[in-house]
Amino acid sequence: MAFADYYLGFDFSTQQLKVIAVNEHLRVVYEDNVQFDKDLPEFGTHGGVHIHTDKLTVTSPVLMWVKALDVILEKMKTSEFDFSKVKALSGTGQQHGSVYWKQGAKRVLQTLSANLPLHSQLETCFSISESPIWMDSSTTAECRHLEQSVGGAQALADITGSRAYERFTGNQIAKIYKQKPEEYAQTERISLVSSFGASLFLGDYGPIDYSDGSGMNLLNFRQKIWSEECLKACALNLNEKLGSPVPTSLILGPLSSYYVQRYGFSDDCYITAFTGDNPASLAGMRLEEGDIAVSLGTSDTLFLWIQEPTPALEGHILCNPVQTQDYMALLCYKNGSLMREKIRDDCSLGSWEDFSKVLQMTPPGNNGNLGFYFEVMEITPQAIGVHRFNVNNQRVSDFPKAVEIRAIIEGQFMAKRIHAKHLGYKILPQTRILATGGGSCNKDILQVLSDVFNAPVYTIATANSACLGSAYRAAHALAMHTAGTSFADIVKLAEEHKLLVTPRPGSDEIYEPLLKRYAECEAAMIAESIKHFN
Ligand SMILES: Nc1ncnc2c1ncn2[C@@H]1O[C@H](COP(=O)(O)OP(=O)(O)O)[C@@H](O)[C@H]1O
Ligand SMILES: O=C(CO)[C@@H](O)[C@H](O)COP(=O)(O)O
Repeated sequence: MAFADYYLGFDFSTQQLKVIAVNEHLRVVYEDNVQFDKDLPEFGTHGGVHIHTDKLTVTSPVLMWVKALDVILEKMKTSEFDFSKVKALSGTGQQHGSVYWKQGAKRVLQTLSANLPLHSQLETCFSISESPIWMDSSTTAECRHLEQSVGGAQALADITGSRAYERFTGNQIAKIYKQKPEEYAQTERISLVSSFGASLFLGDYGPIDYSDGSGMNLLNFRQKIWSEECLKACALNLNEKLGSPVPTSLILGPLSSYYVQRYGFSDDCYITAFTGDNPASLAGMRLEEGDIAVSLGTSDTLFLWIQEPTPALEGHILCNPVQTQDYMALLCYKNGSLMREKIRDDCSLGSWEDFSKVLQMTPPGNNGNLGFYFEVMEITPQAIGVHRFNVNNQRVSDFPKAVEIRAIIEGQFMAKRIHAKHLGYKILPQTRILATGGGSCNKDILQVLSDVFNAPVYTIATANSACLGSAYRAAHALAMHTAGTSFADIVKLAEEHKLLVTPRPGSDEIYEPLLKRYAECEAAMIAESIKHFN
């Protein structure tokens, strides 16, 4: 059967650019990706990023993202994807990263020649060629300055939904303003990775949406306008360089004629505002209040749909991407998939299958052994290094390999459960955990997640929920615009969530006391880290 309409979602994530197309029944009809390290080796990235010699500064080449779009569209063309059926598209990007468009770039975007790839035309359009990204932790001084300027960390959280975080865009811009004043002066527009993606498709500057905008330490998250005092504390003339933020479900306009002429898109294809990958995942997983989403991507994140925001010194409040008056609470862990990969490789396990076998063979609770694994400075808690504790809470320098594998997975999930509780989240009998991201393909990892939370784990049709959510959001914006249809109504068409694992009997008895011990060891470890750094 031939389908009439397609909706596209793109995801400019940390390690790759992904695309998903759904038909009018919201079934996935096309899925592909371009891996930055493997497919674009000329940019010399590892895991899609450049870690600088200070080990704190982390950037990605902006032109790599542009070239990845050229490559993925060419791949779709080669697979005879029918671009003419696409009614609307949207997209998403890793959160917090920033792109600096040079004076004159808008004109180039507006006059793209369909005979040439994007990257050759946009080569000279960026005043900063290496975009700071979410893994960066080099802006501690800027964070303290911003908090002091508005009356402290909690005051900043009350305005923007988060205390100052190194990766948040306002602090990154402040660093560039201080350290690269000429480049800052030459910048006519600053985009997030998400609104940069929208700009490429629009052939003009795409606005920042409320949801991703609330990950900048700059947006008044309740009023949904830039906070004048935050802008002023970060850089001069920031208001005009950012443009006005817009609702996440806004239709920005038709697709640039570049794509119509070069790829055969219809000139009636519309673009919905792009947003951050975690908000887009919330849409893709069709999260409902009471659910808890756990994303196991490059970063690990945990997020909830909330109505009553209580900004605190731990975690973030973001504007909800599908319901403008609601919010989402988010926790982010830097030591996610790459840390698991490192332990897998350090334990000489060649594959995820071997890693899984170890999880299957080792007992839940790991005989009381606990571990904290932070290759890079963690966000929650702010700590670094590997810290192992035996059953008597004594520090040990190493674990046997099998114990190590279970310790990292149990530790990562115990941390999430403890921190979710700090956010006010309670596990109820009806709690569903919705898992996504690359690591959610691994059922044995999800079994540990289910056991630690004592709740069932569900997944959706693809691990690329941010991409899928973008395709849904594109379909929704069009339906809302023409018929006032709600997002909940649109996604009724989507496939049911799939129950993947349930907690093993007795999990609660094992993990209740262990969670208490984990929290105590975490507190001890933080106290030691503070002593060490002072
Ligand atoms: N079977 C698996 N078990 C555990 N982790 C996996 C598995 N397959 C992929 N991954 C992890 O998924 C990560 C990529 O996740 P993904 O969500 O695609 O990342 P991002 O969107 O941040 O680019 C990889 O770094 C890899 O470690
Ligand atoms: O910093 C955060 C959220 O605050 C990260 O979650 C980024 O949004 C990166 O996402 P992935 O590429 O890991 O999905």
